[in-house]
Amino acid sequence: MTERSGGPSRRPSRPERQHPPARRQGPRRPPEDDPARQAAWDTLKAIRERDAYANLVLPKLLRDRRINGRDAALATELAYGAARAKGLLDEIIAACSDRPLSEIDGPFLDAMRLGAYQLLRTRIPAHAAVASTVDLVRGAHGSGPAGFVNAVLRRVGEQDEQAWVKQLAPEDPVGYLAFANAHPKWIAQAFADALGDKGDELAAALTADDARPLVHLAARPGEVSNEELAAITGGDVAPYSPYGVHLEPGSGDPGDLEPVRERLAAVQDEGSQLCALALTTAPLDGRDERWLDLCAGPGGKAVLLAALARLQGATLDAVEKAPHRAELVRKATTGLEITVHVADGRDSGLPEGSFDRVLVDAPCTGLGALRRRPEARWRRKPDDVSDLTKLQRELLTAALKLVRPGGVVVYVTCSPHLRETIGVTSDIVRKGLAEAVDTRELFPGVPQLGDGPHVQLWPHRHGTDAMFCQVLRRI
Ligand SMILES: C[S@@+](CC[C@H](N)C(=O)[O-])C[C@H]1O[C@@H](n2cnc3c(N)ncnc32)[C@H](O)[C@@H]1O
Repeated sequence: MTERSGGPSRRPSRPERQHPPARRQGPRRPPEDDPARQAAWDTLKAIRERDAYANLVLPKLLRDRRINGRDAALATELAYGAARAKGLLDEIIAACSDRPLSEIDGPFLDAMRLGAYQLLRTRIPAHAAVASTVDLVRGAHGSGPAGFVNAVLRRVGEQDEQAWVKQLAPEDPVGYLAFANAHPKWIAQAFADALGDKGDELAAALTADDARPLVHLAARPGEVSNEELAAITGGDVAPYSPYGVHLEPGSGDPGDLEPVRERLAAVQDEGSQLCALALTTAPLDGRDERWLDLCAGPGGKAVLLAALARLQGATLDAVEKAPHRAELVRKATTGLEITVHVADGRDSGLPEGSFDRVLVDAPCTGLGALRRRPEARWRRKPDDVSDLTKLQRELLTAALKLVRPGGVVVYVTCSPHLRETIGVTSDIVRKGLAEAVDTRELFPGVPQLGDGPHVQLWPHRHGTDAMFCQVLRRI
């Protein structure tokens, strides 16, 4: 996002240089003055300083400070929105500041992001967006830094987002769409490669990926139907998964919903549900008794699989390398039959050829679930892909040894990056270790699945995360 089609002459004139003082000045205002913005500001700080996850930090902060209702909704909108749009906001702030971003103290930069987000991406009146943000800074750090933040935000507010995009975005199509939809260019390029498009469809994919998603729930099979779950939660029956329910995102934690607390349902993207179901519905000749989830933590798919295994008279084993994540699998599957092994899936010690169905829900970049993790797109780096594809190949190879001849292995990633998806599965097929099954047939009623044999889901086509799924049969 550093490429620009124009030079410094396209920048607006800069605000007066204002030096924040080394020490705090002026009266400190307690956060109760503006609890929503204070919570959003503190969340941005936690993301920047300790690599925190917004969707873990903010709900706790709201709970601890007893922020609810409209304040909680505003805090969520501002914290998640500013985290998601960080790269775009930073480019605009850089164009409005007399100092490089690297020389702006973190808290002031966070405040500018918060203010710029309100100015450019909300209906909050400009004067309120600026004044409320400046007040936060003045309360915590004194009037010098407040003046600096004020000057930059006034400059940001001189034009709307579209005008900034027009002024600052690179001219190449992928770079432009990445900038306009607040994505790093390498991620937009990965989407373009997977879609085979860098025009309207890429624009739709990035726009959908930049929007706040619906909450998806999965009803636990055998316990409650998705119609009943929708009636209890006030949600809608999901279009594709027979266990899915969609809910409007509220300000609260969906983990607090009664059916979730009572383990009748779990929060799970509908695409994830469909991929787990594909493991259970893939056609199989002969024995169908032993199922394995080879990368099981934190247990989302394991819950669905264990509940279906119980209904279909099969057993489920789960392997997870990280002990704390294996513990999460145990907790998530409370009340269901499952054997959890803490082991490396590449060398699990489980008997070769002993399973009939194996799921490899591989560790991946997560580029397909960015809309659910506000800060993730700016944290992931292109170099992550190479390390992960090596591990993905090794796990898939191990899975094909653990499954019996004729048995099925389902390879899943929550990333559409071609190196993590087709790059891994086609290599295995080429080596003659397995044959590809037409996976589209296992996603009944789901439109726009392309030429197969794999399935690639997309937020803009299916309303799901961009999950990849390929069913393989061991030769
Ligand atoms: C994409 S997540 C799986 C999500 C899970 N199936 C669910 O639906 O909740 C991948 C998991 O693989 C685990 N993992 C990473 N390397 C592994 C390995 N070598 N063997 C087994 N598990 C591994 C990670 O700790 C992580 O929990």
